[in-house]
Amino acid sequence: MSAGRSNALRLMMNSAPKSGRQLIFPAHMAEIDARTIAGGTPGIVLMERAGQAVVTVLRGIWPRRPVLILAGPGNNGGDGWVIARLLKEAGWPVTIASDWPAGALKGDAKLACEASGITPVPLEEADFSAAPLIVDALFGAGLARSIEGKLAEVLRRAAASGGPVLAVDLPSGLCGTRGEVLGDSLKADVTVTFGAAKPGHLLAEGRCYSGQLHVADIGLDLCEGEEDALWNHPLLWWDRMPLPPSAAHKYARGGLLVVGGPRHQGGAARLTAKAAAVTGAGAVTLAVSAQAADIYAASIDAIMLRTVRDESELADFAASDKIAAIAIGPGLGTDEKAAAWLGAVLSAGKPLLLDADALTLLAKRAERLAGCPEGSVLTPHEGEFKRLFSDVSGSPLERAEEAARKSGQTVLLKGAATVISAPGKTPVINTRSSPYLATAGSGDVLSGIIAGWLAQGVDSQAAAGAGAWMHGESSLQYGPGLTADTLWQKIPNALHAIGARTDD
Ligand SMILES: NC(=O)C1=CN([C@@H]2O[C@H](COP(=O)(O)OP(=O)(O)OC[C@H]3O[C@@H](n4cnc5c(N)ncnc54)[C@H](OP(=O)(O)O)[C@@H]3O)[C@@H](O)[C@H]2O)[C@H](O)CC1
Ligand SMILES: [K+]
Repeated sequence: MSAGRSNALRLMMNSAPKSGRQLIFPAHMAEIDARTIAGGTPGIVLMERAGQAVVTVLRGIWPRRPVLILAGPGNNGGDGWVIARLLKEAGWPVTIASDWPAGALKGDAKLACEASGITPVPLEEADFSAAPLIVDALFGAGLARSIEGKLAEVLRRAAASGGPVLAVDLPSGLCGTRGEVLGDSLKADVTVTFGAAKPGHLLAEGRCYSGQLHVADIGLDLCEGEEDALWNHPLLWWDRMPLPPSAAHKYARGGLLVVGGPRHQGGAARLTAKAAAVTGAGAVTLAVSAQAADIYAASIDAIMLRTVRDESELADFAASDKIAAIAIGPGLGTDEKAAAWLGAVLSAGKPLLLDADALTLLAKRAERLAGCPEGSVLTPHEGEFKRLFSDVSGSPLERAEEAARKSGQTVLLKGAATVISAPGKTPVINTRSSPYLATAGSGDVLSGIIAGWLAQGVDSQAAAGAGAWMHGESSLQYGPGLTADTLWQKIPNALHAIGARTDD
């Protein structure tokens, strides 16, 4: 690709709005809703647009069939009444089950209910026997407590019916802030939400309960930059990735030092080194002790090997001009020698990728965390996180933010949804991944991708965001049969997928 074309592609991607990746907490969305209404758009107009958006998605997926709408006492129920009216007008067979008829409703929901001309059946009498298409409009952003008793029972009957489920805004019972199920919920095949997705759609059980997520634009007054979190995508960091200049020598493309460990753990650091090289770090060197060198040398191909006698030799090499960033942790070990080697690279002042055993060692000596060079990335899984930040609690989003604040570094908390938080920056949630990534060594590859970007001078937040996305994209491209040994082979596909190409 020519420089001109790649720059044009880059400009095009940069100018694309990041707003599609905004994540807004439900309570914040209620403020945006109120602001939009105060700005001159009546609430009933928003509700009408919300109902219309759901019907458009619904009719795009399912042909005409019996629909059973479960409608709640608030505006989520109001959306349900609009949907019922629109489907009825289109000639669909619609039943609405609700314990809140017009007399029990207020405001826009009452107007929507009255306009439908439909009389509801009580929830207890909802007939699921024909496995109708279920529209879940019981509770959305206003969920205030656990779903219990009769309400939980109706959700259980709905789930048992086998009918497909479309959730309006959020599956009822799913917390839009934290993604946890409060009491009970109903797994949706499709969720249509309004204005922006909510963190709860992605976190914890949210991804599984929300199914295929559609974000409908209903004209809410949502500003760029007011998001509570961002949904990971190349649009968030693509403009911070370097394109290699045509005449660059290998060290100009990023010298990375990967620190190895004992003989029996050699695979992990090799996977990290290989993934970093494929990601584009021009010169990747594995530093190991003489006792382990033959094991590492056996299969590192394009990776350079350097034997170091002790921590002081390692510190000298780490501080040399050839090294732009350092990855340490995979296969490092947790003994005294590993601790000394960690100390040596901490003193080099280069951005660090800290994973696995390095995190375990840091947890034992918390004061060392404060000594991490600025621009480093920590990639704990839940267990490592608990050891390292034992006093930090809350949702994954809250915990990653607090850990980033305490450590002053970018923290990537691995989980069902991975959260990336950099101090003072909006946190990013990554859901690009495949279940096949749950395999030994997969985290070492992630470390390599992130370290590969750090070595190329990419800032820690972008490196972590790109790492999580590319790791997931590689796994999706790989599909079944994935092993960490060969996952690196799909990293070029992930690079192509984000549009990163050379100038040539
Ligand atoms: N800006 C937008 O995104 C728009 C959203 N719309 C829709 O409106 C809902 C939010 O509506 P809201 O009325 O604020 O809240 P809900 O309808 O979700 O629920 C509130 C009522 O539910 C009761 N509640 C809450 N939790 C429970 C529970 N566990 N068990 C029983 N009852 C519960 C609550 O009762 P309280 O006693 O707590 O007051 C309320 O009665 C949003 O999700 C969208 O679907 C607009 O239509 C368009 C703009
Ligand atoms: K709902």
